[in-house]
Amino acid sequence: MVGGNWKCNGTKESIETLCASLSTLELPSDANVEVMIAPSSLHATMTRSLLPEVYQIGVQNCWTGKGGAFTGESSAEMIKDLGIDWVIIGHSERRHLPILKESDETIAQKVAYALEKGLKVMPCIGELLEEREAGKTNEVNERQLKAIADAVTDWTNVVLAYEPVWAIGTGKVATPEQAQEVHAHLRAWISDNVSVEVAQSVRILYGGSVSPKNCEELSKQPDVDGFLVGGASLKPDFITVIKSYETSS
Ligand SMILES: O=C(CO)COP(=O)(O)O
Repeated sequence: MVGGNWKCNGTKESIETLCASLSTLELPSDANVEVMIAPSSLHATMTRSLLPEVYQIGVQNCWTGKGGAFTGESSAEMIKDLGIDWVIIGHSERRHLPILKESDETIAQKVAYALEKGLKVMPCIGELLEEREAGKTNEVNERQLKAIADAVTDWTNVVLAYEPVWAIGTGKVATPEQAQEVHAHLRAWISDNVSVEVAQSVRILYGGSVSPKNCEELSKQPDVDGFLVGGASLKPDFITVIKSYETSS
């Protein structure tokens, strides 16, 4: 699976232009890849109408529960009602931006509620540079993953994204070996703490400075089941990243 996270970017005009380019995507009938685009919530409906069905649409956040007097928020019910299938939850920018500071607990609440309302959920985890340098990569990712795993009863609609924070928007992509090492560790954790079946079936995407230049090597790693792409998903050659998974298993 390949996701494009447009973050807080886009105008009507830039989205029309980008969607026209993305609409040229042709995948073989046996293509083994799902594609999801997550524009801002404001642009989600417009993006849905501009892209062919091969693209699924997501948003980048949702509220922790039922809607109501929560100024500025969007509930899982609203997202579902608009025909949007996916929601990204717990992106590092929401975990770490000082005015947001979403906790593991908040993220777990969002995951549980969005799944209950029938959305497909892409929770994100990943360590900071200082955590990696302190040898805490596995500890941090396990903690974040545990909070999510405790909130999930059925993994069918969950795709996990591993996004090391030091690789996001920095151009410092994880090496294929670094990505593979963490993905394999996460899968082993899921096998030990959830089930062997879930570990085998759950897709774990890598995110952080993925581009048309580095996607090929990363896609060959056995435990890297796809990408969640930021900056490079705002450009027409995002299609190259999608196609790196066209025939990968
Ligand atoms: O945060 C990301 C996707 O969610 C990754 O962003 P970049 O691809 O711009 O590094």
